[in-house]
This record gives sequence, C-alpha cells and structure tokens, in this order.
Amino acid sequence: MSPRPDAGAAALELRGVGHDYRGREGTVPALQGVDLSVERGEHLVVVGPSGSGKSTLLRLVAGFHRPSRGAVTVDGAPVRGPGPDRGVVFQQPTLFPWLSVLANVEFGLRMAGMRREERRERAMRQLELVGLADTARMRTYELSGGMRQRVAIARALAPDPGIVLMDEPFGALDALTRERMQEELRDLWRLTGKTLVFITHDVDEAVYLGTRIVVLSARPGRIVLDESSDLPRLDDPRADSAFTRRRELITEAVRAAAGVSA
Ligand SMILES: Nc1ncnc2c1ncn2[C@@H]1O[C@H](COP(=O)(O)OP(=O)(O)OP(=O)(O)O)[C@@H](O)[C@H]1O
Repeated sequence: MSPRPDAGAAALELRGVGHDYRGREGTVPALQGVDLSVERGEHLVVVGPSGSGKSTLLRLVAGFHRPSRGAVTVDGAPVRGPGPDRGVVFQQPTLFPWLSVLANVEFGLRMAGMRREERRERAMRQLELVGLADTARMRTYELSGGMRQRVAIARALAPDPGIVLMDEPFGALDALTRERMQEELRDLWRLTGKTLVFITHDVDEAVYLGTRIVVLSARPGRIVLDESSDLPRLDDPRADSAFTRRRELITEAVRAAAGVSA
C-alpha cells in the first residue's frame, strides 16, 4: 500500500526533472529542469501549449515512465512505478465494456486482493459520491460520456489514493457537460481533500479548478509561471472579478509560451 508519509514532506516533489523520448527520429527533449513541490490538498493545474510536456509530467508522476534526469517523489519516497497512492483519469475513460459499472469501479480493489464485501461497499460509496449509485448494474456502454467519465473518477478514487492525476479528463465532453463536470469535481474535491494534478488546454477550466496553476513553455517544457489562487475555494468563482484577471494573466502566459503575440 502507500508508503508512510514523511513528516513535513510535500505530497509530491519534482526535483530537476527532465525527460527525453528516444525514437527512430532521434531524441525528443520533452521536459527540462522542472522543480515543483506540491502540498497535500493542493489542486495543481498544468497548462501550456501543445507538446509542452504536460502529459509527460503526469506520466512521470504516475510512474509510467522514469525521468531521464532528476527525481520524482511522493510522500518522500521515489516513484518507481504506478501505485495505489496515485489514481489516474485519462481523457478517454478506459472502462471494460463487458463489466458492470460497479465491477469497473471495483476492478483495482479486486486486483489488490480486497475481500468481496469490502470492495463492493467501497465501490458503492464512490459511485454515490459521483451521483451514479443507481447505474451500478448497468454496462458502461449504456452511459453518456459524462457518466462514463464519472465512473472513471469513481474507479480512480476507490483505492483511496492521496493524489489523483487527471489528463484532460473533460476534453472529449460537450461544453455544457464539461462545465457541469468541473462544478462536480470542485465540490468532490472540497469534500475529499485529495491532492490533485490536473492537465488541461482550457484556461477557464484551469482558473476554475486550480488552487495553483503552472504554465509550461513550448518544448522542452519548463515552468514559466507558477501562481497560487484562492478562487476555487469561493462558492461561485466565475462570478468573482478576480476570475477574469487571472484568466487574462494565464492566457497571456500560455500565448507567450507558444510564441503567439497577443
Ligand atoms: N512516446 C513518445 N515518443 C516520442 N515522443 C513523444 C512521446 N510522447 C510524447 N512525445 C513528444 O514529447 C513532447 C511532449 O509531449 P506531451 O504529450 O507530454 O505534451 P502535451 O503538452 O501533453 O501535448 P498536448 O497538449 O498536445 O497533449 C511532444 O513533442 C511529443 O511529440
């Protein structure tokens, strides 16, 4: 299970992290010199132009890749691979169509050898949390895109990870569903107090969800802006005048990073 938290250690730390991909075309430097210390309960949103290494950063934290340079630690322990202390949600929910919604949410718990009753109870609790308890017996192909993504969130939360990593989780949804999902996620996070690392292209989404926003430069990605914000803690962040100001600041940083003049 999760490593014992080091007293005082940040939930997540990247020190001097760089990553190169090696392919037939040669070496692609994707990330360079990334230093980041994320406190427990922080909602870090990473934005940046296409190809700036956002997904790479998330994959390094998830443990899908080892960094070419530097170190990634969670609760003070080096990341050596994927683990139950980090839940991951992708843009396309990778659910098993032959299993029920409940069995999908239970899947990781079953793999970890948890007893049937316990995993069932836990999975049901997560489905309740995302408002899908009444779909437990349905197949995932019977659900809408937004519902499927909620199942993926419930599945990521089921092992009770300290950190949840989300890579453009609402990118494939229509605008209205996306806005509703952002609201639900913000409420869910206020309830659970989890540490969140969230990747997006959408500056509005970043400002709405992020208690901290990091902007990456064009390839190789480096941090060009690191801003904290209390907006997501307000009842209606979008109605606050600071929302527009912050959106302008982040938009400008992303445009500059992409080499686009305002
Ligand atoms: N498996 C891979 N092999 C080779 N190069 C890769 C691989 N994955 C990513 N890259 C390259 O690394 C760079 C960073 O990619 P990454 O997907 O992390 O960026 P991103 O900011 O998430 O992009 P986008 O916003 O378009 O999803 C890109 O130039 C990409 O082409």
